[in-house]
Amino acid sequence: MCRQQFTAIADHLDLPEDERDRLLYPKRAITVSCPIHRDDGSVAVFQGYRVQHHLSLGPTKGGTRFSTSVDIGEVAALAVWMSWKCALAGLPYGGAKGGVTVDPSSLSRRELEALSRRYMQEMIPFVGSHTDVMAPDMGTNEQVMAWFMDTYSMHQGRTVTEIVTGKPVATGGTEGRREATGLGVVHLVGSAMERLGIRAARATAIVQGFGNVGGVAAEELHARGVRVLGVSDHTAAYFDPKGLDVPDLLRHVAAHGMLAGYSNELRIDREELLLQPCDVLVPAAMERVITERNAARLRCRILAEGANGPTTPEADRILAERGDDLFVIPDILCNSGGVIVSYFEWVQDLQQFFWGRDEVIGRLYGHLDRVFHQVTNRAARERVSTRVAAMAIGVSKVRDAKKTRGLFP
Ligand SMILES: NC(=O)C1=CN([C@@H]2O[C@H](COP(=O)(O)OP(=O)(O)OC[C@H]3O[C@@H](n4cnc5c(N)ncnc54)[C@H](OP(=O)(O)O)[C@@H]3O)[C@@H](O)[C@H]2O)C=CC1
Ligand SMILES: O=C(O)CCC(=O)C(=O)O
Repeated sequence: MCRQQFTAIADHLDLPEDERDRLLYPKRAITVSCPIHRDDGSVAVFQGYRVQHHLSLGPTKGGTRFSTSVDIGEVAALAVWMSWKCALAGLPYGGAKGGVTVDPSSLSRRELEALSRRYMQEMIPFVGSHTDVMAPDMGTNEQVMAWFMDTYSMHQGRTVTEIVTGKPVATGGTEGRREATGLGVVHLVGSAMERLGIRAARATAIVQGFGNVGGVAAEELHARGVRVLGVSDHTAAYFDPKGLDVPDLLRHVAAHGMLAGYSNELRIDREELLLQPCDVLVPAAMERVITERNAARLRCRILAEGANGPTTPEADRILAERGDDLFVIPDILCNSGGVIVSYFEWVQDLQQFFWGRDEVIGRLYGHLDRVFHQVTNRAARERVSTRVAAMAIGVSKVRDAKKTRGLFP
């Protein structure tokens, strides 16, 4: 998917063949084995990865995923997407992504801590606050970031808060990072609704994924008066045409760790949920959920891609044919609130000068507004989709940096 998307953008930008490999191939791809003691005394070994896509604009930046789907290919694609995302947002970073092939829910808290620490320990030779800065992604959270930071700091013999972002505020994190991605998604949905003349009080939404991104997005949509008709996680999907009680669902997940068990009456098939009529559909779980099988049948007006890579290139072609009927907020724009506030956290850590929540969120929304206008203006000017416009901006910025810096003869 990542390569296909890149080729399409390279063709659109008319990039010479000899520049394409330099732009696409990752600078570094690291594979590590992470042995830990299980609670029963046995030893288990998990595979960990980190791909640093390019270092032409500054350190690499990107999340760490703990999931059974993680392999070097998934991590590499996510690292490349991080590069276009950071460049589009105008951040001084290249893209990176990492992960461990593990189901984190199968580990006890002690085992999760051991694995998190071991993964960071193995990565110490390859990361640094001006080399590669990690953050949370699927299956990791603020606590995991605190363990990463602590492990790195123990090795340095001093506290190095700026080595990861997405940490708890108590350990040098910033106000607003935990909710930044979801808030950013909903802020951009607001901009798209304004363009389409949709009023929040009359709007409806469906959210796939109820974790950091999806849970916060659903909560914020509800808070802004949008009726959230459907939500899902890995364990269950619920749909109510009258609107779900999002705060109650969040309480249920806080108590039980999953959506399953909330209601038998409201249950719906997870695939069917995506096809229900609504104004805003937010895929906020994983890759490749909008495919050629369901793209033509989506009944939303706005597709807000909270997840990375939720739409396959085949589905993208089908969506593009629908023209003005469907407004797509592409992933590298839609979920960029997370890395933008990570950048704010890194800057605050480097300066040891911390901002209040209003300042963080105000700057985030201002930043997103500027990028949203750049993308929609370019899409209108070049008569291309918002995805092509967003990627063209991101890829061009990386290309310009590489060209200007030159190549050692
Ligand atoms: N966290 C961040 O700041 C950012 C995240 N992203 C992207 O957003 C997406 C979600 O990440 P994040 O919210 O952090 O991850 P979390 O681990 O916090 O949440 C993931 C959610 O997706 C759900 N899910 C998994 N599989 C399915 C499925 N088959 N159907 C429905 N739901 C499913 C999970 O359910 P369950 O808990 O039951 O497994 C969980 O609710 C990823 O693509 C990530 O790369 C992008 C930018 C920043
Ligand atoms: O906050 C960050 O540094 C990166 C978040 C991330 O992994 C993403 O945007 O996909």
